[in-house]
Amino acid sequence: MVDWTEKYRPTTLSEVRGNDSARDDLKQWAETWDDHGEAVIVHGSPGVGKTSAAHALANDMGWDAIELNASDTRTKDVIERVAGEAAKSGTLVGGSGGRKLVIMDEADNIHGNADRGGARAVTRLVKEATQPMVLIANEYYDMSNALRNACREIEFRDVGKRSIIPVLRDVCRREGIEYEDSALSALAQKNSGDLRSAINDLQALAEEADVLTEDDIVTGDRDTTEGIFDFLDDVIKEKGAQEALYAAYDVDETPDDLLNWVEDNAPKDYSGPELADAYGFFANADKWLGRVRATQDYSYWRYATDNVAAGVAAARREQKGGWTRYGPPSYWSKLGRTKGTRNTRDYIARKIAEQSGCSMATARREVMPFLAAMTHHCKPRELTVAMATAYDLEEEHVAFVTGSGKDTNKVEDIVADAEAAEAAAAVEHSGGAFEGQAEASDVEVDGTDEANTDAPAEDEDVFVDEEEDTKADDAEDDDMQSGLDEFF
Ligand SMILES: Nc1ncnc2c1ncn2[C@@H]1O[C@H](COP(=O)(O)OP(=O)(O)OP(=O)(O)O)[C@@H](O)[C@H]1O
Repeated sequence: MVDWTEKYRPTTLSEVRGNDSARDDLKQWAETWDDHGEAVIVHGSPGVGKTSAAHALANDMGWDAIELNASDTRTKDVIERVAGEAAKSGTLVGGSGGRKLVIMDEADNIHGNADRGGARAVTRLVKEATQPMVLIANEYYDMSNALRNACREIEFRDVGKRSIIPVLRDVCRREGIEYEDSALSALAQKNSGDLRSAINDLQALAEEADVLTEDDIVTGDRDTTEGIFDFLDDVIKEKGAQEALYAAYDVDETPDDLLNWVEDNAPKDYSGPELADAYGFFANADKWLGRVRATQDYSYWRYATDNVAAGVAAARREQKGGWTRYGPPSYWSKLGRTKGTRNTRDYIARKIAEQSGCSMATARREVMPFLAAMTHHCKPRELTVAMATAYDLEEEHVAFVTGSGKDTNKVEDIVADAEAAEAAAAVEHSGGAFEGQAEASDVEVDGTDEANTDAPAEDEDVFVDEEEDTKADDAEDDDMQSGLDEFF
């Protein structure tokens, strides 16, 4: 399922709605950049089109865009090295040789980091940059005085109901959805100001209803509290996207906990492509939760919930019946509490990162969950052996990923086979003929390849492993996702 907010992200400034004068200011800033050479801070609430406008601007100007995430730049060294290179010489993106628009997301969150030199480094960078820079922020006044003074300022206001409705109408037309005008109006009203959220709601609704009516749009809080197990049934088995989303509002859990619960239990009923889709939504939810942690802006919570509830329900491809033993996310709550567990997790992530050329964060967040799902309880065996071979894993690591007991013969045998396969590969590599080598060495671990290909496109992945590792442990503890519920 494609995320409509991505599918309908404006590609040119004229498609950015509701902030005409801000949009014009931005355009004017870019067109006169050669004369003034100043960076600009674009600020406003979440989901009003700041990031989209920056990318649309680059597109309109024929500039390459380089996106950096300020809250991931933990040290001033990283900011200087990565952003500095990009802004000063544009070496991060090859090719056209034209201007590069450096877009720095979450620029209001720099000084909140452990390394307070970060804000100063950005300020210096902003002053020295020889490429245009857009700094995106929610809270203008959370930014240091020096940084604010060094930049121009453009405010994006909340998108008014009158601007939201035409966007929703346009999406409906392009998706072939019938609607009552009053339904779109209610949807716009309910998501006051936040277009991302309005589009998310529309998508959740459209998953279920053939015709959108005003009655479909529930406004206000309901006072029932739904139990978590009923909620799991709703999301995983029974309800469509919209109802699952509303059910999420009635559960008395934080989005972090909801994610853990659903993520831990979905693999019991989902498999194949639907599980892969569900993991995509978990990864998105995790990204939003990461932003909440980094910025303390809790308005991002709703986007996490959209993914966990509506996304996962929409990922379901076939009817689910019967009763499933859902369990609490014990794995998650315990993971990261002990240093040993964290070390094991990070060891595996490092191996994956080394092999695939992705960052450790990507390995943890995007590759490991796939590996875990694909080798749950060491099945299929060949794939598990192939994984152990590819990443050179020991017993405790295989046990960790597959959710199997460490001491089982199964894991021991798998590692033995992996070692044999490695030895065989070494012999072959050195020119010797080795008959009968383990078949497993031929099996490819697809998830890794995919993550590898995608990795460079991720803004966070611009940064190299060491820096990723310096992130606060607390933030990391929630990072890893998999279905390893029986490890503990
Ligand atoms: N003004 C707008 N015009 C058209 N679409 C918009 C607008 N604002 C938001 N959207 C839709 O919402 C999505 C998210 O917008 P975007 O990421 O630009 O918001 P943002 O203001 O940068 O939010 P955040 O601060 O959370 O990053 C877009 O992909 C687009 O689908």
